[in-house]
Amino acid sequence: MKEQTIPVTVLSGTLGAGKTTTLNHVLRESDNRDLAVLVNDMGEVNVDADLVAESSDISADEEELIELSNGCICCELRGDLLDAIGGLTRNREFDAIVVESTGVAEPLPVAQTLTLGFDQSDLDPTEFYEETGIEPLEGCHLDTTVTVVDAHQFNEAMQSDEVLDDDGTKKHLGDLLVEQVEFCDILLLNKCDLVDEETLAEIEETVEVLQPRAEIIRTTHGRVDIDEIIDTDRFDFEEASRSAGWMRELQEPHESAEEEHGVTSFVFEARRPFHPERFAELLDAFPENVVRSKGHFWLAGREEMALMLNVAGQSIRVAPAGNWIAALPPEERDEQFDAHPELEEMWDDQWGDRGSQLVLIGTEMDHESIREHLEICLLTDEEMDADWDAFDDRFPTFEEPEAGEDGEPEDPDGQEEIGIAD
Ligand SMILES: Nc1nc2c(ncn2[C@@H]2O[C@H](COP(=O)(O)OP(=O)(O)OP(=O)(O)O)[C@@H](O)[C@H]2O)c(=O)[nH]1
Repeated sequence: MKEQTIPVTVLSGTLGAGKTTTLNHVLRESDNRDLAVLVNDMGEVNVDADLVAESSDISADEEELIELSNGCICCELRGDLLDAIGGLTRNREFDAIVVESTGVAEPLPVAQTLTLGFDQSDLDPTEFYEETGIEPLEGCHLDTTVTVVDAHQFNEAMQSDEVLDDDGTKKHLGDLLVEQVEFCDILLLNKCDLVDEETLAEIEETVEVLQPRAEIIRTTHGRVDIDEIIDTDRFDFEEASRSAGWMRELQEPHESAEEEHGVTSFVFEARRPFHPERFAELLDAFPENVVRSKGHFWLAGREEMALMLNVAGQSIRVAPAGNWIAALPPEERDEQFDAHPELEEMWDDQWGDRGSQLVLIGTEMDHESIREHLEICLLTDEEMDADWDAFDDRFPTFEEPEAGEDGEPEDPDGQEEIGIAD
């Protein structure tokens, strides 16, 4: 039963946020607990594991410290993660296990690996285990996901277009930070010593918009009460997957009125396309109090592919979001209809499923004014009859998926998002 197995805490956070510092603090404070740690490092030499070994009495010789080097546990080392944790728990009982991810790791796939074993493979889990020889995770359970945020770098990182390389996969620092914030049970707002109270309050406001479910704890040098992050029984995969503010809004759409700190949200929907020039202009000067926006949209002239808008703070990015079902060959379209009966209801005789659905979350937002701004970007009746390909379109172009693909490029580089507001 879940309660009787060993609780696993996963620490995520961008490079230098303070994960190792937090881990060392936990080890120092855990005299009465028998902990095992697993440290993942992208490089060949696991610097973080060395730091942990140096500053605590935990050691690899005692099989308490496992190093996973040369890759990332959110992608190519997923199997190794299961294997390593399985190995840890096979021979010894621990009170808890703490996993320190690399700074480029996305917490969602790590959590998936730990909860479902393995699920993003074409193989079903049974086949996967048979073929790889990896044992399903037994004897422990994912208990708490913690994201360590560097308060000093937060605003800069949110706006950053810096591209990080996760073993071939390109990730924008800003996107990664948002993903780490959006998927966690506990958020440690670290390096509070370097930031004034006003800035801290602002960051907290933003973080609460991105992730209303997590508990935010201010820390300096990772000094947190360890009961807050070890054996808390907080993790719930379903809840964590739905906990991002924008996702909650999409699943339970409501025009939220005033909430805490003036945070409100709404969904904008439209069944005619955006004018590429007007919409690009709006994104260039997007209302500052929209803290988060995410969703797909229809751009006039792009009748094959839906685009994805991803706004987080000052960062605005556009990425491909797959083919419109209406653009698929008839047999595939039929398959989609069989799989998604709800399509029938929203299907337009002329345009099929094409349309836009954007979640907007922000502080002190004037919903009516933002709605109007978005509506002005939609094609007018006259423009609906014009030649859409003649419109000035400076949105990035993305390679169209082969017929029969769903638009999710297999090569992650193909998903590289490009800011249009540069
Ligand atoms: N001023 C200040 N410095 C801190 C704090 N927490 C950590 N640091 C310093 O920030 C630097 C990075 O901390 P780490 O704990 O190594 O960060 P990390 O997240 O493990 O970094 P990577 O493993 O490289 O991803 C170190 O020099 C720490 O001493 C803090 O609260 N305040």
